Amino acid sequence: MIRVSVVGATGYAGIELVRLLYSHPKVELVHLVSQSFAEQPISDIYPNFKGLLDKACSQLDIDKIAKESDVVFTSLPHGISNQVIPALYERGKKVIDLSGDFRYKSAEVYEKWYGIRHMSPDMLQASVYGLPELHRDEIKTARLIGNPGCYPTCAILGLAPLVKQGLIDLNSIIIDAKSGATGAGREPSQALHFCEVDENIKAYKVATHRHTSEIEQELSILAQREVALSFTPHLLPVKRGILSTIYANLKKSLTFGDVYSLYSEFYAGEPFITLHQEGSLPEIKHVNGSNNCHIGFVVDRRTNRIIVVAAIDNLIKGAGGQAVQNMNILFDLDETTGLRNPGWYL
Ligand SMILES: NC(=O)C1=CN([C@@H]2O[C@H](COP(=O)(O)OP(=O)(O)OC[C@H]3O[C@@H](n4cnc5c(N)ncnc54)[C@H](OP(=O)(O)O)[C@@H]3O)[C@@H](O)[C@H]2O)C=CC1
Ligand SMILES: CC(=O)N[C@@H](CCC(=O)OP(=O)(O)O)C(=O)O
Repeated sequence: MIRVSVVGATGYAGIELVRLLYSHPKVELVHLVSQSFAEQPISDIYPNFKGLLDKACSQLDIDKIAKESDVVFTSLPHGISNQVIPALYERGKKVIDLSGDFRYKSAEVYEKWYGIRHMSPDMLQASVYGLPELHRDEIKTARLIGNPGCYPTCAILGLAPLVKQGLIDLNSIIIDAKSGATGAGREPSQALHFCEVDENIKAYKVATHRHTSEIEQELSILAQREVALSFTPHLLPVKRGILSTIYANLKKSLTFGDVYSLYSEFYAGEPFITLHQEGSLPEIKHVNGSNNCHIGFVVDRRTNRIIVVAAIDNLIKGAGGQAVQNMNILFDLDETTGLRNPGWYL
C-alpha cells in the first residue's frame, strides 16, 4: 500500500482528494492535516464521511509526516505551499502540490502574476508540470509535481493538438471560460455569497487572471515560441464544472474530419480524454464527478475560425483527480486506478 498524507485536507480541493484516495485500492490514508480543525474527526467537518472515515485531523508535523508517508499531497493556498514543501522535499518525500506554487518554470513570471515573492525559487527546476497528457515521461521520475490549475487543465487540453501542429494563428487565441463556485475554495467572501452567485453570471479578473500565464507557459513550450492570449473567466451559479469555449484563427482551411483526426492521433490511448463527434459538444454535466476531459469542436468556414469547447470537473481533473492520476504514474500503477468513474449526470 502507498502511505499517503494530505496537508490542507479540509479545503474543497483537499476533501475531494481525500474522497478519491479513500476509495483508492492501493492507498492507506495516514495523516489529514488541518490547522483550524486539528484533533477533530474529518467526518465532523464533512459528515458525508461519517462511519466511513472518522480519522482525526492533525497539526502539521513535518518529521512525523515525512517518516510515515510515501507521498504527501499539499492542497494549501498559493504562497503557503512553497513554505511547507521544501522541508518535506529535503526529507526525500514525493510531493504533489495542488497550488500554483510549483507550476512555473520562472519565478519572475510567478511573482509578476501572483503579486507575491516565491519563497523557494530554486526548487522550480526540480518540479514537473503535472499534466500527464503532455508530460507523462517527466512525471514518472519526478519528486515534486506542480498539479495544474483547473482553468489551465481545460484550456491547455483543448488547444494542445492545434498549437503543437502549428495550425492556428498563435496571436488569435481567445479562451472564454466558465467555472462553478467551488473553484474559489471554501473561504467565504461577499462575492461568493449565495445571493451574489445564484441566478447570475459574471466575468472577473479580465485580462489579469493568473491562470493566463500558466496557459501561456505550456502552449509556448508546445509551440516553441512565445504565445500571448486572451483569457476571460466567468463565475457560474453552479457548484462545480468548467466549460471553456476557445476561439482561434485557422492558418489553413480544415474540415471537421481533419481536426478530429488530429485530436484522435494526439490523444490516442489517453484514458481521460473523450472527443465529441460532429454535431455534439461537451457540457459540464458530461464530466462532473469524473476525471474526464471532454473536447468538441466546430470549424466555422465563414470566418475560418475554429471553436473548441472543452469541459472538466474543476475539483477532479482540475485538482484532486489529476493529483491521483499523477500519483498513479509516480508509483507505476495503472493510471486509472481509483479513477474509473463515469461521474454523475444528475
Ligand atoms: N477549488 C478548486 O477547484 C481548485 C483549487 N486548487 C488549488 O488548491 C489549493 C486549495 O484550494 P481549495 O481547496 O479550493 O481552497 P480552500 O480555501 O477550500 O482550502 C484551503 C486549505 O488550506 C488550508 N489553509 C488555509 N490557509 C492556511 C494557512 N495559512 N496555513 C496552512 N493551511 C492553510 C485550510 O486548512 P485549515 O483551515 O483546515 O487549516 C484548507 O484546508 C489552492 O492552492 C487552490 O488554488 C487547484 C485547482 C482547483
Ligand atoms: C471560480 C473561481 O474563483 N476560480 C478560481 C480558480 C482558482 C484555482 O483553482 O486556482 P489554482 O488552480 O491556480 O490554484 C479563481 O478564479 O481564482
